[in-house]
Amino acid sequence: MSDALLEVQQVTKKMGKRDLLNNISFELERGKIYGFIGPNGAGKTTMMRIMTGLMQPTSGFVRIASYDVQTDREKALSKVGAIIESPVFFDYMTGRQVLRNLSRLHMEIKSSDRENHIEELLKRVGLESRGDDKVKAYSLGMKQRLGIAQSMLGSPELLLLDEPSNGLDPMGMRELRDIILRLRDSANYAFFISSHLLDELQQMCDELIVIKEGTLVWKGPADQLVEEGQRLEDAFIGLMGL
Ligand SMILES: Nc1ncnc2c1ncn2[C@@H]1O[C@H](COP(=O)(O)OP(=O)(O)OP(=O)(O)O)[C@@H](O)[C@H]1O
Repeated sequence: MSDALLEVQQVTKKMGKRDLLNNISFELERGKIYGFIGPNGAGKTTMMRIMTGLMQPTSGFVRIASYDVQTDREKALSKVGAIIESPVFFDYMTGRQVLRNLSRLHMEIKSSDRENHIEELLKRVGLESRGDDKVKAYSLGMKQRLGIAQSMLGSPELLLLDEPSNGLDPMGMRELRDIILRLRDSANYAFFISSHLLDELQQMCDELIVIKEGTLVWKGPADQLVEEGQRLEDAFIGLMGL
């Protein structure tokens, strides 16, 4: 049996006559940051929806910590936090209240541990001094970081982030990147990040998974795809055959 944290095996998704995903397989390990890239419409969001049980594959399977996402959904998903669409918050609440409310959906968090857990999450995303401010006073970068804290409720081991840096200014991007790198190094989290911001991904990814028109075209260590001194953007465009 594989000891991968997440295993995608021969996943195909058909919609009518179209193959949105075609026989995709890859594995994710703990403590690594994976960049998931591909042109618009390549199937990235579809793949992430299947990985989080929001959509069923036509064939193939996804296992998380060896639990099948379709048949052992609850156990499988307890290991994963995800932001697939931008996080939506009630912005009249404080960051702490948002996390407190959402934490009640996590049966595995004991009520006696709840406040400590929330405090720890606020610290991990650098919001400890702003936890009692209303979300409407947050910058976009702070909202994104609150989204990361939300996805870490219940202590998952893998975070799936769809376009987390979109719309952030350079400062916000750097803050988010530093938090992701710190979480990988200090807590052995794995990250699976879909983004078109290739310069940003290049600065944090250990591994890359590239798809095009629903087909896997490359997977492996980032430094095997991108030569020393090369930009990921150029390697990517080369892979696309452009
Ligand atoms: N529910 C659906 N029904 C039919 N086609 C769909 C559905 N969802 C997605 N598609 C199609 O599947 C393809 C892959 O879409 P997907 O959103 O997964 O791509 P993506 O790689 O995330 O794109 P982007 O980078 O633009 O976000 C697209 O051609 C899209 O039009």
